[in-house]
Amino acid sequence: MTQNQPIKIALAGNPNVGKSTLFNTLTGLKQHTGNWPGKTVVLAEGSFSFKGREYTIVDLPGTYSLLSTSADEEVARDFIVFEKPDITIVVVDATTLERNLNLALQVMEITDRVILCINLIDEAKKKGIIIHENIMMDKLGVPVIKISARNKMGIPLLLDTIDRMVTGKITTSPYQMKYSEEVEEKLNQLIPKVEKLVGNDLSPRWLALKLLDGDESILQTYIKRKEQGQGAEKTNEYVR
Ligand SMILES: Nc1nc2c(ncn2[C@@H]2O[C@H](COP(=O)(O)OP(=O)(O)OP(=O)(O)O)[C@@H](O)[C@H]2O)c(=O)[nH]1
Ligand SMILES: [Mg+2]
Repeated sequence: MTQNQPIKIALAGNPNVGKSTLFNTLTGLKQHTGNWPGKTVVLAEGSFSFKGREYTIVDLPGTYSLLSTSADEEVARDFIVFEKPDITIVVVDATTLERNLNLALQVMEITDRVILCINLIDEAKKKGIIIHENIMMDKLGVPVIKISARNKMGIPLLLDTIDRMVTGKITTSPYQMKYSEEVEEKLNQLIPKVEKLVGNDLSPRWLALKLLDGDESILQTYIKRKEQGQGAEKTNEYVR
Protein backbone atom coordinates (compact mmCIF):
# COMPACT_ATOMS: atom_id res chain seq x y z
CA MET A 1 0.00 0.00 0.00
CA THR A 2 1.79 3.12 -1.14
CA GLN A 3 0.90 6.74 -0.59
CA ASN A 4 0.05 7.58 -4.20
CA GLN A 5 -1.69 4.37 -5.21
CA PRO A 6 -5.38 4.11 -4.41
CA ILE A 7 -6.27 1.84 -1.50
CA LYS A 8 -8.13 -1.21 -2.74
CA ILE A 9 -11.32 -2.20 -0.96
CA ALA A 10 -13.47 -5.24 -1.76
CA LEU A 11 -17.07 -5.65 -0.69
CA ALA A 12 -17.96 -9.27 0.03
CA GLY A 13 -21.14 -10.74 1.45
CA ASN A 14 -24.11 -13.02 0.99
CA PRO A 15 -26.56 -12.17 -1.79
CA ASN A 16 -29.00 -9.35 -1.09
CA VAL A 17 -27.35 -7.94 2.05
CA GLY A 18 -26.88 -4.43 0.66
CA LYS A 19 -23.36 -4.57 -0.83
CA SER A 20 -24.33 -2.55 -3.91
CA THR A 21 -26.29 -0.09 -1.78
CA LEU A 22 -23.20 0.46 0.37
CA PHE A 23 -21.09 0.70 -2.80
CA ASN A 24 -23.39 3.44 -4.11
CA THR A 25 -23.42 5.23 -0.77
CA LEU A 26 -19.62 5.28 -0.63
CA THR A 27 -18.96 6.13 -4.27
CA GLY A 28 -22.00 8.23 -5.04
CA LEU A 29 -22.33 6.19 -8.24
CA LYS A 30 -25.76 5.33 -9.39
CA GLN A 31 -25.27 1.64 -9.87
CA HIS A 32 -28.51 -0.21 -10.40
CA THR A 33 -29.50 -2.41 -7.46
CA GLY A 34 -32.41 -4.74 -7.08
CA ASN A 35 -33.81 -6.91 -4.34
CA TRP A 36 -33.32 -10.31 -5.90
CA PRO A 37 -30.36 -12.50 -5.05
CA GLY A 38 -27.39 -13.28 -7.30
CA LYS A 39 -27.90 -10.27 -9.50
CA THR A 40 -24.37 -8.92 -9.43
CA VAL A 41 -22.52 -11.02 -11.99
CA VAL A 42 -19.81 -8.65 -13.20
CA LEU A 43 -17.65 -6.66 -10.89
CA ALA A 44 -18.32 -2.98 -10.66
CA GLU A 45 -15.54 -0.70 -9.55
CA GLY A 46 -15.97 2.77 -8.12
CA SER A 47 -13.84 5.25 -6.29
CA PHE A 48 -14.02 7.76 -3.47
CA SER A 49 -11.65 9.78 -1.37
CA PHE A 50 -11.52 10.28 2.37
CA LYS A 51 -9.08 12.34 4.45
CA GLY A 52 -6.95 13.01 1.37
CA ARG A 53 -6.62 9.38 0.38
CA GLU A 54 -7.95 7.78 -2.80
CA TYR A 55 -9.84 4.53 -2.62
CA THR A 56 -11.06 2.10 -5.26
CA ILE A 57 -13.85 -0.19 -4.26
CA VAL A 58 -15.03 -3.37 -5.95
CA ASP A 59 -18.51 -4.80 -5.50
CA LEU A 60 -18.08 -8.60 -5.46
CA PRO A 61 -20.87 -11.01 -6.39
CA GLY A 62 -23.02 -12.12 -3.45
CA THR A 63 -22.07 -15.61 -2.23
CA TYR A 64 -22.91 -17.84 0.72
CA SER A 65 -19.44 -19.32 0.81
CA LEU A 66 -16.05 -19.18 -0.89
CA LEU A 67 -15.81 -22.88 -1.59
CA SER A 68 -15.82 -22.33 -5.37
CA THR A 69 -18.83 -24.48 -6.06
CA SER A 70 -20.18 -21.76 -8.37
CA ALA A 71 -18.69 -19.22 -10.77
CA ASP A 72 -19.71 -16.36 -8.46
CA GLU A 73 -18.00 -17.99 -5.49
CA GLU A 74 -14.87 -18.52 -7.50
CA VAL A 75 -14.82 -14.91 -8.73
CA ALA A 76 -15.28 -13.54 -5.19
CA ARG A 77 -12.73 -15.94 -3.72
CA ASP A 78 -10.10 -15.39 -6.42
CA PHE A 79 -10.45 -11.64 -6.10
CA ILE A 80 -9.74 -11.74 -2.36
CA VAL A 81 -6.97 -14.33 -2.73
CA PHE A 82 -5.12 -12.97 -5.76
CA GLU A 83 -5.96 -9.28 -5.99
CA LYS A 84 -5.27 -8.88 -2.27
CA PRO A 85 -7.50 -5.93 -1.44
CA ASP A 86 -6.02 -3.71 1.26
CA ILE A 87 -9.31 -4.08 3.10
CA THR A 88 -12.15 -6.54 2.59
CA ILE A 89 -15.44 -5.34 3.99
CA VAL A 90 -17.74 -8.25 4.69
CA VAL A 91 -21.30 -6.98 4.60
CA VAL A 92 -23.74 -9.06 6.64
CA ASP A 93 -27.49 -8.89 7.24
CA ALA A 94 -28.26 -7.95 10.85
CA THR A 95 -31.48 -9.97 10.75
CA THR A 96 -29.77 -13.23 9.67
CA LEU A 97 -26.44 -12.72 11.34
CA GLU A 98 -25.64 -16.30 12.25
CA ARG A 99 -25.98 -17.62 8.71
CA ASN A 100 -24.02 -14.65 7.34
CA LEU A 101 -21.09 -15.16 9.68
CA ASN A 102 -20.19 -18.35 7.83
CA LEU A 103 -18.87 -16.31 4.92
CA ALA A 104 -17.20 -13.79 7.24
CA LEU A 105 -15.23 -16.60 8.91
CA GLN A 106 -14.17 -17.92 5.51
CA VAL A 107 -12.93 -14.50 4.44
CA MET A 108 -11.07 -14.20 7.75
CA GLU A 109 -9.23 -17.43 6.97
CA ILE A 110 -7.86 -15.86 3.78
CA THR A 111 -7.01 -12.35 4.93
CA ASP A 112 -6.61 -10.53 8.22
CA ARG A 113 -7.53 -7.17 6.72
CA VAL A 114 -11.25 -7.46 7.32
CA ILE A 115 -13.98 -5.13 8.55
CA LEU A 116 -17.30 -6.69 9.41
CA CYS A 117 -20.13 -4.40 8.43
CA ILE A 118 -23.51 -5.29 9.91
CA ASN A 119 -26.07 -3.82 7.55
CA LEU A 120 -29.88 -3.49 7.71
CA ILE A 121 -29.59 -2.43 11.31
CA ASP A 122 -32.88 -0.52 10.85
CA GLU A 123 -34.63 -3.81 10.03
CA ALA A 124 -33.01 -5.50 13.02
CA LYS A 125 -34.25 -2.73 15.29
CA LYS A 126 -37.78 -3.19 14.02
CA LYS A 127 -37.55 -6.87 14.85
CA GLY A 128 -36.17 -6.19 18.33
CA ILE A 129 -32.79 -7.72 17.52
CA ILE A 130 -29.99 -6.24 19.62
CA ILE A 131 -26.43 -6.68 18.42
CA HIS A 132 -23.53 -6.22 20.80
CA GLU A 133 -20.87 -5.18 18.36
CA ASN A 134 -18.18 -4.80 21.01
CA ILE A 135 -18.52 -8.41 22.12
CA MET A 136 -18.44 -9.50 18.49
CA MET A 137 -15.36 -7.38 17.90
CA ASP A 138 -13.58 -9.03 20.86
CA LYS A 139 -14.50 -12.51 19.73
CA LEU A 140 -13.82 -12.04 16.02
CA GLY A 141 -10.71 -9.89 16.32
CA VAL A 142 -11.76 -7.48 13.57
CA PRO A 143 -13.67 -4.17 13.62
CA VAL A 144 -17.45 -4.60 13.66
CA ILE A 145 -19.54 -1.66 12.49
CA LYS A 146 -23.33 -1.41 12.49
CA ILE A 147 -24.75 0.42 9.50
CA SER A 148 -27.83 1.04 7.46
CA ALA A 149 -26.52 1.51 3.94
CA ARG A 150 -29.89 2.64 2.63
CA ASN A 151 -30.37 5.26 5.35
CA LYS A 152 -26.67 6.23 5.31
CA MET A 153 -26.38 5.40 9.00
CA GLY A 154 -23.00 4.42 10.45
CA ILE A 155 -21.11 5.46 7.32
CA PRO A 156 -18.88 8.09 9.05
CA LEU A 157 -17.75 5.45 11.58
CA LEU A 158 -17.10 2.98 8.77
CA LEU A 159 -14.99 5.53 6.87
CA ASP A 160 -13.10 6.40 10.02
CA THR A 161 -12.44 2.71 10.68
CA ILE A 162 -11.18 2.23 7.11
CA ASP A 163 -8.87 5.22 7.59
CA ARG A 164 -7.56 3.94 10.93
CA MET A 165 -6.90 0.51 9.43
CA VAL A 166 -5.04 2.02 6.49
CA THR A 167 -2.90 4.17 8.77
CA GLY A 168 -2.14 1.20 11.01
CA LYS A 169 -3.97 2.60 14.05
CA ILE A 170 -6.13 -0.52 14.09
CA THR A 171 -4.54 -3.92 13.83
CA THR A 172 -6.66 -7.04 13.56
CA SER A 173 -6.23 -10.62 14.64
CA PRO A 174 -9.10 -12.51 13.05
CA TYR A 175 -10.57 -15.49 14.83
CA GLN A 176 -9.19 -18.66 13.26
CA MET A 177 -11.38 -21.71 13.21
CA LYS A 178 -9.84 -24.71 14.92
CA TYR A 179 -10.44 -28.06 13.32
CA SER A 180 -10.32 -31.57 14.79
CA GLU A 181 -7.04 -32.75 16.24
CA GLU A 182 -6.52 -35.02 13.26
CA VAL A 183 -7.00 -32.17 10.76
CA GLU A 184 -4.82 -29.78 12.76
CA GLU A 185 -2.06 -32.39 12.85
CA LYS A 186 -2.20 -32.83 9.08
CA LEU A 187 -2.24 -29.05 8.68
CA ASN A 188 0.91 -28.75 10.76
CA GLN A 189 2.64 -31.20 8.44
CA LEU A 190 1.39 -29.52 5.29
CA ILE A 191 1.83 -25.82 6.16
CA PRO A 192 5.68 -25.74 5.96
CA LYS A 193 5.53 -27.42 2.53
CA VAL A 194 2.89 -24.99 1.30
CA GLU A 195 4.92 -22.10 2.69
CA LYS A 196 7.87 -23.21 0.54
CA LEU A 197 5.63 -23.06 -2.53
CA VAL A 198 3.78 -19.79 -2.02
CA GLY A 199 5.78 -17.88 0.59
CA ASN A 200 3.72 -14.95 1.77
CA ASP A 201 1.72 -14.69 -1.45
CA LEU A 202 -1.22 -16.58 0.01
CA SER A 203 -2.18 -17.65 3.51
CA PRO A 204 -0.37 -20.99 3.88
CA ARG A 205 -2.86 -22.27 6.47
CA TRP A 206 -5.80 -21.51 4.24
CA LEU A 207 -4.19 -23.07 1.18
CA ALA A 208 -3.23 -26.15 3.20
CA LEU A 209 -6.85 -26.46 4.34
CA LYS A 210 -8.05 -26.31 0.75
CA LEU A 211 -5.55 -28.97 -0.32
CA LEU A 212 -6.60 -31.23 2.56
CA ASP A 213 -10.15 -30.73 1.36
CA GLY A 214 -9.08 -32.01 -2.08
CA ASP A 215 -9.42 -28.58 -3.72
CA GLU A 216 -6.33 -27.98 -5.85
CA SER A 217 -7.88 -25.22 -7.95
CA ILE A 218 -6.32 -22.35 -5.97
CA LEU A 219 -2.85 -23.81 -6.17
CA GLN A 220 -3.32 -24.36 -9.90
CA THR A 221 -4.54 -20.80 -10.42
CA TYR A 222 -1.61 -19.55 -8.35
CA ILE A 223 0.91 -21.44 -10.47
CA LYS A 224 -0.77 -20.31 -13.70
CA ARG A 225 -0.79 -16.68 -12.63
CA LYS A 226 2.82 -16.93 -11.52
CA GLU A 227 3.81 -18.34 -14.91
CA GLN A 228 1.95 -15.53 -16.65
CA GLY A 229 3.63 -13.01 -14.39
CA GLN A 230 0.37 -11.74 -12.98
CA GLY A 231 0.81 -9.89 -9.76
CA ALA A 232 -1.56 -8.19 -7.41
CA GLU A 233 -1.69 -5.14 -9.70
CA LYS A 234 -3.85 -6.69 -12.38
CA THR A 235 -7.15 -5.71 -10.81
CA ASN A 236 -8.67 -4.53 -14.08
CA GLU A 237 -8.89 -8.03 -15.40
CA TYR A 238 -11.81 -8.61 -13.08
CA VAL A 239 -13.43 -5.29 -13.59
CA ARG A 240 -15.99 -4.42 -16.17
N1 LIG B 1 -34.12 -1.64 5.16
C1 LIG B 1 -32.95 -1.60 4.55
N2 LIG B 1 -32.83 -2.10 3.31
C2 LIG B 1 -31.61 -2.07 2.72
C3 LIG B 1 -30.48 -1.52 3.37
N3 LIG B 1 -29.43 -1.63 2.54
C4 LIG B 1 -29.90 -2.22 1.42
N4 LIG B 1 -31.20 -2.49 1.52
C5 LIG B 1 -32.08 -3.09 0.51
O1 LIG B 1 -31.72 -4.45 0.35
C6 LIG B 1 -31.94 -4.86 -1.01
C7 LIG B 1 -30.68 -5.49 -1.56
O2 LIG B 1 -29.69 -4.50 -1.68
P1 LIG B 1 -28.45 -4.63 -2.69
O3 LIG B 1 -27.56 -3.47 -2.41
O4 LIG B 1 -28.90 -4.84 -4.06
O5 LIG B 1 -27.81 -5.99 -2.15
P2 LIG B 1 -26.55 -6.78 -2.74
O6 LIG B 1 -25.85 -7.35 -1.54
O7 LIG B 1 -25.76 -5.92 -3.62
O8 LIG B 1 -27.26 -7.95 -3.54
P3 LIG B 1 -26.60 -8.91 -4.68
O9 LIG B 1 -25.78 -8.06 -5.59
O10 LIG B 1 -27.79 -9.51 -5.33
O11 LIG B 1 -25.80 -9.92 -3.93
C8 LIG B 1 -32.39 -3.61 -1.77
O12 LIG B 1 -33.79 -3.61 -1.86
C9 LIG B 1 -31.90 -2.48 -0.87
O13 LIG B 1 -32.66 -1.30 -0.99
C10 LIG B 1 -30.65 -0.98 4.68
O14 LIG B 1 -29.73 -0.49 5.32
N5 LIG B 1 -31.90 -1.07 5.22
MG1 LIG C 1 -25.19 -6.20 -5.63
